[in-house]
Amino acid sequence: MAVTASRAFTCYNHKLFFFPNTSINLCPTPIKVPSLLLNGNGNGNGNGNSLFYRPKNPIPRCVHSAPKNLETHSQSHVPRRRNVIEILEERGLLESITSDKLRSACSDSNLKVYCGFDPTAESLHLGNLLGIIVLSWFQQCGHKAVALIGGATARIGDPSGKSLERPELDPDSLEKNTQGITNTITRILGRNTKPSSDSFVIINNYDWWKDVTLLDFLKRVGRYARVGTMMAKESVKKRLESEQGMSYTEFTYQLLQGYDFLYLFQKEGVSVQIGGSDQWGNITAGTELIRKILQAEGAYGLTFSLLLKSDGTKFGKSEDGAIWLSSSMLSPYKFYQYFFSVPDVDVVRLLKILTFSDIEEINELEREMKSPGYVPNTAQRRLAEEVTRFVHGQDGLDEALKATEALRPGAETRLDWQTIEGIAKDVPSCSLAYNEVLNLPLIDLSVSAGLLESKSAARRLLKQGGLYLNNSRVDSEGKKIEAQDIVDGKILLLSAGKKNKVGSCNDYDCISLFERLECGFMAKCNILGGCKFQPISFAHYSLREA
Ligand SMILES: Nc1ncnc2c1ncn2[C@@H]1O[C@H](COP(=O)(O)OP(=O)(O)OP(=O)(O)O)[C@@H](O)[C@H]1O
Ligand SMILES: N[C@@H](Cc1ccc(O)cc1)C(=O)O
Repeated sequence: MAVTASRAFTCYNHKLFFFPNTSINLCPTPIKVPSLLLNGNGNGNGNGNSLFYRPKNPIPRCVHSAPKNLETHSQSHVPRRRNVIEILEERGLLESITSDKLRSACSDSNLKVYCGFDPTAESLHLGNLLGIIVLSWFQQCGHKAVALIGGATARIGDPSGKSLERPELDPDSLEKNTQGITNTITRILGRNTKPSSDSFVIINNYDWWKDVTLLDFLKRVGRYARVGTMMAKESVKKRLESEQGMSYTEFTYQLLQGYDFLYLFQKEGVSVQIGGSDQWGNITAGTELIRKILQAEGAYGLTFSLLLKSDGTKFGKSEDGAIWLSSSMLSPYKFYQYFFSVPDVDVVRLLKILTFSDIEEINELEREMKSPGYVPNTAQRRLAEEVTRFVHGQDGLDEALKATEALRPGAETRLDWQTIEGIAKDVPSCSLAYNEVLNLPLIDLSVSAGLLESKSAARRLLKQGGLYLNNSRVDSEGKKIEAQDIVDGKILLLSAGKKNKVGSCNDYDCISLFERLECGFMAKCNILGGCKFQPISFAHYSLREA
């Protein structure tokens, strides 16, 4: 058979891509892509052997409002599903696609789309949330979402965007991380999916890699991979320029991810892979292998821009102060506070990227922000509520709102032990012997607990009306701690608020909690600093022994 291998070029978002000319049929008989069967019994292929599973107890759908912009109405008033690519573009969630044909593929059929996450930490983080959100948009437009846990690839370590080789992970950590990430994805995507629906699955690439031998790999994959093409990938070029260079193991990473795509395309009918822009090289490694090995068309890649911090570095897990999605690593309260504190210049962009709110509503909010009657932080509140609800559910949002109110200097809410206990790990807290606290002048306590640097600073703040005990402003310099100040006989809350600056980061910057401990030893104190999209940093210091 004669094959003409001419190529067409297309330019998208300032990137030049190639894709094979559609008129060329490289394959004598069209490759039939088997469909991903997800039937009622939860077995992907009906014989109980599928790689795919559905959570046994799907999490109930949350009250998160259904996006209004999913359906458009034609003149005959028959609702038409919106193309997911248009939605992603409109919201700033699309950086590149491998071919423009993905647009028509998305409107013509129900696709299966996957995003991979290497289990290199116990929890996913804010950067990873973008992949979940894009998967979710695909789901909402009628496609199927596949979340891949890189149980095999995490053993190798993706060099993309990394200046150093990642440390090797031991099997126990991998197992723990896989469990943590699976729980988070199940929780978030499950909540967003109808209980009866099978529109998302979670798989682990270790399931197919564990049995592949080196000889198999070299024969089945290596033979088709051109070293020149591999070397030209950004992730490789950068590392080769670095002092440390790159190991052969890391160099093969792109082929592992490439083969994953081929495997899923061939065995499960997954035709789209999505990822952050750092994944472009790995994703195209997959589309290239599919074209070469299977001689098939119809596999697409899509990337979105990386979410960056104000210092230009990406939100990631390796960097300090990650915004974790797991509530055991970052409480819903702190998660909420983070979004509540984003600056005005970022809030609209983040509403578009991180929420499913109607785009018109967001544009309206943007207009309101510029008008005189705008109540400061309305947009931030909306952002914080929507993202917290998406990630932690309505319960998590309620917990965050309760804690926010309880910790607001000047708040009228009566403090109770349970609420404070719920947030104790989120604000600087320490334990002191009951007798040490009772009758101690408030000024002295503010210093010995590390709330303020010196007694004079404490006096100054008090005079300015910024020193609070259990959310009530203290005016008297001679104030001593009395028994009734210790809430439920267990705890008290000290805050250095800046003149009731409601909702500012200072609300949680300077709060100390004191817990009575019979033995009277001092615990560690965490001071939370940083906001406004700066990395959150934790300064630890120990208090003296009682
Ligand atoms: N800041 C970010 N913005 C957008 N997407 C991101 C961001 N960080 C990671 N991702 C995406 O999340 C997916 C999984 O990334 P993965 O967890 O393996 O690496 P990582 O979090 O970048 O790790 P590390 O922080 O160790 O570099 C990829 O598609 C990646 O592009
Ligand atoms: N390489 C991706 C994770 C991944 C792993 C395997 C895949 O098939 C896809 C994606 C990352 O580090 O972010």
